[in-house]
Amino acid sequence: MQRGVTVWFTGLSGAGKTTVAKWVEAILKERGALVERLDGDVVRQSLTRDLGFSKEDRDKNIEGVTFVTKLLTRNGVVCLSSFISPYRVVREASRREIGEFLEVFVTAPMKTLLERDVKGLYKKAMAGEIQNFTGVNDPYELPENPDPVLHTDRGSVEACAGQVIRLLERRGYLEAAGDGPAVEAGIVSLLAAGRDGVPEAASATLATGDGHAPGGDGGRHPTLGPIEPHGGTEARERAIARAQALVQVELDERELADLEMIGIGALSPLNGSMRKLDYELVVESMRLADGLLWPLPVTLAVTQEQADQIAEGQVYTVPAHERIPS
Ligand SMILES: Nc1ncnc2c1ncn2[C@@H]1O[C@H](COP(=O)(O)OS(=O)(=O)O)[C@@H](OP(=O)(O)O)[C@H]1O
Ligand SMILES: Nc1ncnc2c1ncn2[C@@H]1O[C@H](COP(=O)(O)OP(=O)(O)O)[C@@H](O)[C@H]1O
Repeated sequence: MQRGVTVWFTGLSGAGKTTVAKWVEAILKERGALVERLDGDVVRQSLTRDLGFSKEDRDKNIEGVTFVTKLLTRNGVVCLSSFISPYRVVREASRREIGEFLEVFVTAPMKTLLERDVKGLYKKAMAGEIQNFTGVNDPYELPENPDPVLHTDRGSVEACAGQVIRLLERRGYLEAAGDGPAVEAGIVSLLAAGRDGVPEAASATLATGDGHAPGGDGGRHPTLGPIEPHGGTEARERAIARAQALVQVELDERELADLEMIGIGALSPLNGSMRKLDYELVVESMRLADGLLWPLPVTLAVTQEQADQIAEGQVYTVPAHERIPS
């Protein structure tokens, strides 16, 4: 069964909670995940229709929603909940109650919100026609450690939704699309290298790198021979056959080393070279899109001609003559 989780979108009215959640919902459905979306506007017309916007009523609203999302979450649903939920302590209580919980802070500057004013509520609140309007005459307490922050004035809806999808993948709630291209490429290239004559010692080192091989020389002795490949011989044959149909990309020494590191998990949670969003965030703020501290970009530099042949996320292989450094 799929692991359930609540993705809690919090932020001011018009920040983009509903818009991003809808995109995430569409992507998740396309990937076959069980998903449910709950939205303040909708829930307030049914489950909590008797509630207003005093602190007490908002707290009751979130309490009711938490009860429902907890049930969905524990039954394997990815629950996308979009509520202003302005009080930190109440959001923390929801996190504790639900357990599998990601807090996504959706934000844009007040200037942008006033320009958007999707429902005309800011205009009314500024004119004093609505009382207790969050961000104008009612408080919003900023999240202290949100999982990601979505700046909807800077990134497109697609990019913001992408940040959430990547987070779900990294936290293990969603299988990565395309089976993790570079990991596969890494395995394929290791296999290709082994088959086409990497010196035996190097080959044995790679093959015994899981620590299973005995011996006072740390399992490096060439006469031990390689162990069964991970996944069995058939998987190896299938991978080799598949590699023949893939686009080949010539890597330099540095990139080949990166590939090996990705393949063995040393650069986890990266499962491929960085995509544009992660690259830009690392250069700008030394963080991946999900907020993880990450000092250096890991990229695959290709010529324009090669780039034209490869789509983002596509699996590639390296030519058989490229060697894994021993
Ligand atoms: N006074 C006041 N303050 C804030 N919001 C107001 C208010 N009055 C009506 N609305 C509309 O109600 C939507 C927010 O409902 P929520 O259930 O998300 O609010 S809360 O979490 O209980 O604070 C919110 O929807 P979104 O714009 O989607 O956030 C508003 O459209
Ligand atoms: N990157 C973005 N992400 C989300 N919404 C955006 C973005 N850029 C512009 N918008 C616009 O901002 C508005 C957000 O409204 P909505 O999703 O209803 O906000 P909320 O649910 O937080 O009240 C929409 O009109 C949407 O088209």
